[in-house]
Amino acid sequence: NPKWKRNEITYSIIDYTQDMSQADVDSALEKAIQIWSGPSLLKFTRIYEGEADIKISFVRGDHGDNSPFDGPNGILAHAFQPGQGIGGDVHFDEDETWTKDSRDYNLFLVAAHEFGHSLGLSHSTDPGALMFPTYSFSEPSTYVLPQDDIDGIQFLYG
Ligand SMILES: CC(C)C[C@H](C(=O)NO)C(=O)N[C@@H](CC(N)=O)C(=O)NCc1cccc(N)c1
Ligand SMILES: [Ca+2]
Ligand SMILES: [Zn+2]
Ligand SMILES: [Zn+2]
Repeated sequence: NPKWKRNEITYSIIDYTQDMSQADVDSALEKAIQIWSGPSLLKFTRIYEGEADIKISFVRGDHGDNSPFDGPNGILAHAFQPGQGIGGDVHFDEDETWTKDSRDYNLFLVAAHEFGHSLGLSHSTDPGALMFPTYSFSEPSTYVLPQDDIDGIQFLYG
């Protein structure tokens, strides 16, 4: 799996979903990316100008990267593995309802999963892992990174 060559990684939020307040989107995304810095040497910084490593946007349908979204449900989001340009970027399907609670779909949880891909992780076969292919709700306020994901990120950036 490709990985970032440095431990300081920047991110920027290109646009927002209408489903949540900007403040709630900012905090869900910040919490989701910081969860990966705990067990690794990675340091994440949000930037407001210039070209960030991880560019985050909300888009629907065909949005120009050969991986069109599919309307409500199904594919919720995708992220590109580490690299230049689109590498690391995260796209959320704007046709989903994004929430900060247990209603489908909790932005923090989906973002945490996507950032795993942005850092170079692929899907896990461990049903309890954040990187398991399918979404399941966990209370964000008490969420801790599962061991399988800790092992994965430490293998890449430990
Ligand atoms: C083939 C991929 C483009 C599927 C896509 C995905 O894995 N993105 O990272 C995706 O959105 N998968 C859905 C599958 C589904 N609807 O259950 C998903 O929820 N992935 C995000 C996710 C969020 C939180 C936790 C987990 N385990 C997975
Ligand atoms: Ca969808
Ligand atoms: Zn895309
Ligand atoms: Zn995934």
